[in-house]
Formats: sequence, structure tokens, C-alpha cells
Amino acid sequence: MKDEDYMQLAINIAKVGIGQTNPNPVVGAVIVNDGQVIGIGAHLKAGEAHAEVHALQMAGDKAKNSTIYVTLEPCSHFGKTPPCADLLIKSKVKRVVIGTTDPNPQVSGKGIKKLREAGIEVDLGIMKLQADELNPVYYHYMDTGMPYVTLKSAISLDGKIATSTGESKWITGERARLDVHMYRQIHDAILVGVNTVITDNPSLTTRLPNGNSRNPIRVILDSSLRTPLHSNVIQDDLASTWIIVNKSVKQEKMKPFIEKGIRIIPIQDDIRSIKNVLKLLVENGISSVFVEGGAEINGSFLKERAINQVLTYIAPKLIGGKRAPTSIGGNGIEHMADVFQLSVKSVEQLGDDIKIVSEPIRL
Ligand SMILES: Nc1c(/N=C/[C@@H](O)[C@H](O)[C@H](O)COP(=O)(O)O)[nH]c(=O)[nH]c1=O
Repeated sequence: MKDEDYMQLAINIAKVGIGQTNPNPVVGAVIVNDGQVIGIGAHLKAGEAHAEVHALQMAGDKAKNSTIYVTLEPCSHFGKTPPCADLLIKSKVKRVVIGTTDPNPQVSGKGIKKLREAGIEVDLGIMKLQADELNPVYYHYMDTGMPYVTLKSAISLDGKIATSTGESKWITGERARLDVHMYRQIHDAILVGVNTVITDNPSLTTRLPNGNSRNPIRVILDSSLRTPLHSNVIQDDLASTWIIVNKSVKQEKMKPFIEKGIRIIPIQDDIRSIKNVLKLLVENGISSVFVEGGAEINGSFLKERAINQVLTYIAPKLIGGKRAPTSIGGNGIEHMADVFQLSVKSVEQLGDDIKIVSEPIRL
């Protein structure tokens, strides 16, 4: 096998950690000696062993004179675990092949320097594009200190999310709705507005057929605490629920929610500012947010352009009606020159529906 093949293997192994390692990146490692794979590893949880550590443990002393393929530059600083660069030197690895460098200023280039100074051959940038594509959440967080935002809509061909009487079950089919749960699984939080809780009484849990689903934290934007106490997100005890409210909400109004184990977070700044909400979430350890609307909430994310990925599921249905809501409310963009421009990353058919993944154009 070529270097690229082993790196592709490391990239595939890295993916097992997606949604589990935040705020750390996912990383994969493969150790090869004499054409034999003798160790593999993935980073599975922040604070636990890095991919290289798992792979080196599996390789044991056969790591001596081996080549390790690692998707991200080995760390060289003492984080929650000792530096991997030191461990690679101690294990007498002969060659290190790296997918991409780490955007973390604490790490970038230092690991490579340490390895080379120890006489280890280092090759850089093998399958760099694919290695970079592993960590959109980590790169965004390193870049901006803010959570990565995925905005999801499920619409009819004419762009509606419900009928004019508010009915929306269902617009998209089983297969598309299941796909949504894969995204819920890998995001730290799912965010909706209180109107969605009132109209849909959603569970916002991850329900995948294989049963062992991981639930995101359910975040409700609800300035005056209008969330009904009998809502699923309050009563079902299936996942954590945080309600972000205005700081003016009275303590006694919060009491019944707090007694149910709901976390009420009064925001000190203006709750209508999505940037303030995202800042509060990242301060509470949230690195990625899955926004499931409704239209008004989506409208505020668009207004502030706080969107990193757009997931659109389109059903071959027509709903019509000028009062039937579309997926993005608010005042919208007035001039085409100010339109929020994206580029389509993928289009696929899921059952009868079409799924489009798009990302903002990097200006
Ligand atoms: N109406 C539809 C959706 N509707 C999305 C939200 O309005 C719902 O409240 C939310 O998905 C319900 O979450 P649950 O209770 O956990 O299932 N979303 C979809 O993908 N297709 C739809 O046809």
C-alpha cells in the first residue's frame, strides 16, 4: 500500500470519534512496520488518550523503526495528556507521516520540529484536504472561539415548513428524518425557539435504529420563559434541557423547571443577539449547535450570518398559501447584493426527498 492508502485508513479510523471528542479534534493513527499494520488508534474523548497513544500501545515494542500515519500533527504540549511527540520519540518510531498541521497556535509546527530534531523523518500534507475535512467544528472553534452552527430545514418544493394552519407532520419521509438524527447524534446541542416547543412539543432526542444514540443538549431560546411545564423537553427526562431566558425572569417562575432538573440560564446580554447566545453556549462547553428552527430562530441566525453549514431536506410536495411559513422568518435580506451566498457541497436522494448540504462561501 502507498502512503495515501495508509493515511486514508487513518482518516477512516478518525471518524469513529466524530461528535464525541469536542472540543478536541477527531484524529486517527495507523502504525506500519515491514508492510504490516501493527497498531491503529482514534481519539475518542477529550481528556483521554490521543490516537497515537492507542496505536503505540497496540504496537508495543514493534513500534521501533516503524512508520506512523496520523491525520493531525502530533501534539507537543502538555494538555490533559502528555505530548504525543515525546512518546513517538521514546518509541523510536522511524518516520511520521502527517495529514495536516494543527491550527491550534499552541501546537502548530512545534510537534513537527520536535520530531525532526530527534532525527525522525517527517512527511507532511499527505491527503491534507481529506484530513482537514475531518474537523470543521474544531477548525471553526480554533478560528473564532465560537460553536459551529448547522442550520437544518425540512421544506416542501415550494419552501414551506408547515401548512397555513400549522400542520407539518410530515413533510419529509422516514429516511430523511432518520438522517436528521445522525446529525443530532454528533452535535453537542440542538437549539429551537420556544414557539417550536409550543407548536410541535418535540422530543429533540436522537432516535437511531441501533438504539445506542447519544442525545444532544436541548437548548430552548425562550426570553420570558413561556415553555409549557408539561412539554416533552421538560417532562421526559430523556436528555438535558437548558432554557436561555432574559435576566429579568423572576426566580419563582423558574422554580418548577429547576425542580424538574431543567437548567435555566439567564443571559446577561441581549437574548435577541445570536452571537450572545452562542458565546454563552461556548462558555458552557458547547462546540457545535444543531439549529432546528423554527422560522424566527432561523431568521435570527441568518441575520447575524452565524451559520456554518446548511442542511436542507426537500420533499416533493406542494403546500402553497401565503400564510404558510417558510424555513427562514425575520425580515430577511432586502437586496440581492446582500444575499447570504453558499456553495452546494452535496446533493443526494433519501427516499422521495432530496438532501442538500451547503456551506457559506468563505469570503
Ligand atoms: N416537520 C418536519 C420536521 N420538523 C422539525 C421540527 O419542527 C420538529 O419539532 C422536530 O423535528 C420534532 O422533533 P422530534 O419530536 O424529536 O421528532 N423535521 C423534518 O425533518 N421533517 C419534517 O417533516
